[in-house]
Amino acid sequence: MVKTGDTASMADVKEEQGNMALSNPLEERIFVSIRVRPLNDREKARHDVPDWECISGNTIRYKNNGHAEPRPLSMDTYAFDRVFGERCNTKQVYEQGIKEVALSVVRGINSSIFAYGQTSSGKTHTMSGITEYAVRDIYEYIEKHKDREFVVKFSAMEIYNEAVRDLLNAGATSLRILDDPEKGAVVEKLTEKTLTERRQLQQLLSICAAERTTEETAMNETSSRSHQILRLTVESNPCDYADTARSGALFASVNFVDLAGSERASQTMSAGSRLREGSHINRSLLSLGTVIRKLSKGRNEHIPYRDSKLTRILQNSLGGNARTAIICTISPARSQSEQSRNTLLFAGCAKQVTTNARVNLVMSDKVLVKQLQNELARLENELRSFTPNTMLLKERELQIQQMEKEIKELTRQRDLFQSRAENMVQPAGKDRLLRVDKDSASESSGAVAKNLLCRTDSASESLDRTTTSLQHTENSEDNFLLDGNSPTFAGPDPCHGWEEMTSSRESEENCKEVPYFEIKEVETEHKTDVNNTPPIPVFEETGGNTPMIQVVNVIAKSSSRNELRELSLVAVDNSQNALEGKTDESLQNTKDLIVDISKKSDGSSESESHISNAMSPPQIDKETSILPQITSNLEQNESPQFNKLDQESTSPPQCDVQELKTTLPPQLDKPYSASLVSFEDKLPESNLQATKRNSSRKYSPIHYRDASVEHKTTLHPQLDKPDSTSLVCFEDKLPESKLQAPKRNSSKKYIHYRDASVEDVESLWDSDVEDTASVLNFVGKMNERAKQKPFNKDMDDIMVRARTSGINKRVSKVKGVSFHGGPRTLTPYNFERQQRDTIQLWDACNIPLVHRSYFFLLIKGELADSVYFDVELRRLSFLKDTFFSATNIAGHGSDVTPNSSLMSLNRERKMLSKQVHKKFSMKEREELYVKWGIDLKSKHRSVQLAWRLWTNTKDLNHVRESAALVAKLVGFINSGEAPKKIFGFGFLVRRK
Ligand SMILES: Nc1ncnc2c1ncn2[C@@H]1O[C@H](COP(=O)(O)OP(=O)(O)OP(=O)(O)O)[C@@H](O)[C@H]1O
Repeated sequence: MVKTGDTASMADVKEEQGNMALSNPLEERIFVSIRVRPLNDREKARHDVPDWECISGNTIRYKNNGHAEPRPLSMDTYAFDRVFGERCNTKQVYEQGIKEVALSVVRGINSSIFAYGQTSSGKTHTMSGITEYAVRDIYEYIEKHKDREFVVKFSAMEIYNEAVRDLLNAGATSLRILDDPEKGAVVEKLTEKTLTERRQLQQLLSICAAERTTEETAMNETSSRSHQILRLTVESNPCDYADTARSGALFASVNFVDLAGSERASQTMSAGSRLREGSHINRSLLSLGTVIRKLSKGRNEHIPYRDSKLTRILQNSLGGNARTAIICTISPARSQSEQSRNTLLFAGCAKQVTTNARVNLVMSDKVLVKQLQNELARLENELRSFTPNTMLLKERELQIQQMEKEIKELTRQRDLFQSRAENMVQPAGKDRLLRVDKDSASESSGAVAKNLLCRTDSASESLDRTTTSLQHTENSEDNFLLDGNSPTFAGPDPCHGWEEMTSSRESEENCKEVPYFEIKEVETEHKTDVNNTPPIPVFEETGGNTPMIQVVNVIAKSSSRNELRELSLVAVDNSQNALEGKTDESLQNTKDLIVDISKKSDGSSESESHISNAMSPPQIDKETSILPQITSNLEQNESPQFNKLDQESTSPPQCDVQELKTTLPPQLDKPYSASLVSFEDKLPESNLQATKRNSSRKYSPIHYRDASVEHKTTLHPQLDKPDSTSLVCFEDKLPESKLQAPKRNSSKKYIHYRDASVEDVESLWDSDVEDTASVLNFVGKMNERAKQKPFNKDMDDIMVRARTSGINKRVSKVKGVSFHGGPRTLTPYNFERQQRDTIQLWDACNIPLVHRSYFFLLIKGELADSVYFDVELRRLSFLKDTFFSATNIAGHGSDVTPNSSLMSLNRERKMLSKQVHKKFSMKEREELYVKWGIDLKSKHRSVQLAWRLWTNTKDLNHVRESAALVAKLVGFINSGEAPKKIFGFGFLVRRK
């Protein structure tokens, strides 16, 4: 048998039906009770008197009758767990303390009930009853717990003269005691009777009583000469265990020990001279006393269990794994007082002994087999019940397979539809560039700008580098785009063509991209058109005969308020055919404007009514248009004359309106080609330097230097020359009402051209938005002619302020972009706001991050850099208005839509995320992730990083950091060099 020692708490043991916890050992002291028998007949015959009285349920006192000297009370009073007087019967003794200890056996806890006392004190009398009651209760317990299986076995032995006898086998010789590691001392070959019913036990008890070694006393009484141990072993299955895995057999024994008369031990203990004899007579009693005495002291000294058979066999019951109760029986007779006192002393020592009872869970072979059988049955049941689950699993697998097929089919259909949709959007045979063909442009003059897409070589080169660096093997984060955490796009990869385009010169050519125009500073000697068509600014086409877009800057200056203002407009140009329908109207408006202006130049003596007339410009007589004449005159009027007149600027001459009218050439009714005018009056030197510092820059504003409108009067003598560059003369006095100049003196009838404030020109601009470009073209030409004039440094600053404020307001008005009102001067605040506006538009138009970063890094943060943002703002406003307005989203014939540009943008982010792995080491990446607030545990760290770039477009610091990081990722900057080129439109154009 395999025995495992488990522990039990006191509460669990005391619980009648409760589970048997297996936690802590039950540490308790031996239960000691005193039973005083009545005087027997012999004592009565001797007229013995009782000297002991029970003064309470647990206190006994020696009455001291007959003693000459009173003894101290402490010597005569003894307290125990229970004290039973003469009138108490055995049942009471059993019920009050002994029963609980005895019944522990049914819960798997060993127990022992001792009877200790002198001869004839009532040990056998008491133990017989105790055993009977205990057996009765044990069987009653078994009867009550029919759900459990109990096996009760009985064995009996006696120790007489240190020999162990089997009381159930009278013929057996002395039994040996063996040491078992689990059970302790085991009596070898001890007869063990299995009891099937209580009645059997009665018979066995009778046999034991008969077999026990006794002697007849003088009173013809039987005196026990041996120590009798009756052992009842109870084995049960703990079905009430919560933990069935630990189920086994509870195995415990209860010993009913009826000791021999203690007077023999007492004699040996009390009388040294008789020690040797006493020990010879009863060694076990002496050892028992010694063990109890030593145990009562609680010292960790050696306990001589092996000194006697009794202590060896009952080792567990004496301070070990058992609950123990001792009933000390005494005779009240005065003649026995000394023996009784010794008994009480022994009881007092026993009361100090502590035992540690545990629940004994034993896994017998039978129980083990039974348990294995139960486990096997359980597994078989599970196996049987698993069959339907397997079927269900197969069903699920089939469902999953079917769903996967459906997903594949749906994905294929989706891709197919996506492809078809793209084909529908992008007409077959056409290139995939963002452009509108000429026919469509001619149909809608307002959409002329749509035909244009500028792409610079610098952009191409940069994209080449970008694409090359971005084309890496797929990493583990590629699937991020499909995991729902980021924008996803179905269908063909919208950037596929882009990748090809940017990585291949050949494909670049096939793209037929919209060329850009390199705008050189206007040189008048190039402007004469053979067909007398109004000249256009000199454009250097780099991509063929394709549309272009440019910016018109108009600057008005109010000399009186020392204020300059520039207005700007994105103007477009295409082939002459494309603009035919539009140009007529534009030109007409241009003529009207010019005439209107010319009329206002009729001297400051004009009356208020004259102003009213100016509000309704007369119809232009093409035949008498003065514009070509003006420009023609200007063509021949070189800068020396400007310089000359500049010295006379204190008294500006008046413009001869009539002369202008009569010299208006008829060629103005011809298709007007270019609408691009860049009007810059006295750009600051720093600004010009900023513009020129990148010699490779393809796109630059047209500069005119020193073109001052105050010199216009000097042009008059030359206005009669034909075929000159178109020139608009701002007359000396613009009408007050027309210009709607705020806060102006209402008494002033006319506004000298030098007094034209920003608001003035803006108002004028508002009246003819589109066609004013034509007018401004002339103005630009005029100023180009005068650009040789040296700058006045003070005027530079004025111009910068004027340009910036004017641009913002103009863009806001024309393109619907919200720009906050503010100071009209270019301040760091305004410049920052200008940057933010640009960034905001970049975001709104899904401009590629590469472009933004390149552009932003180009800027050094100087106020003079404002010019770049001027251009970019106009361009972005145009883009936003053209491609991102509600009316255009539905489709305008171009394959560049908000959605497609967003796809390109996200594709670019994906590429950037790949670059993170290439450009940075693991340590650098981790530092980068921490800096950008990305969880290092995230699976898609680099993708998240790429998606955070340029997200907070309102925070310039974030933008700068984003730009710097993008630059590193795509290799903008080598060895810390700043980018030297700037992009074009910033659209990634895809070709299929
Ligand atoms: N509490 C009691 N009430 C009545 N009679 C008792 C009581 N205790 C003992 N007797 C009687 O006293 C006598 C002696 O008792 P018992 O044999 O039990 O003593 P003992 O301690 O076992 O002696 P020994 O050690 O010699 O066997 C018996 O006849 C018994 O009936």
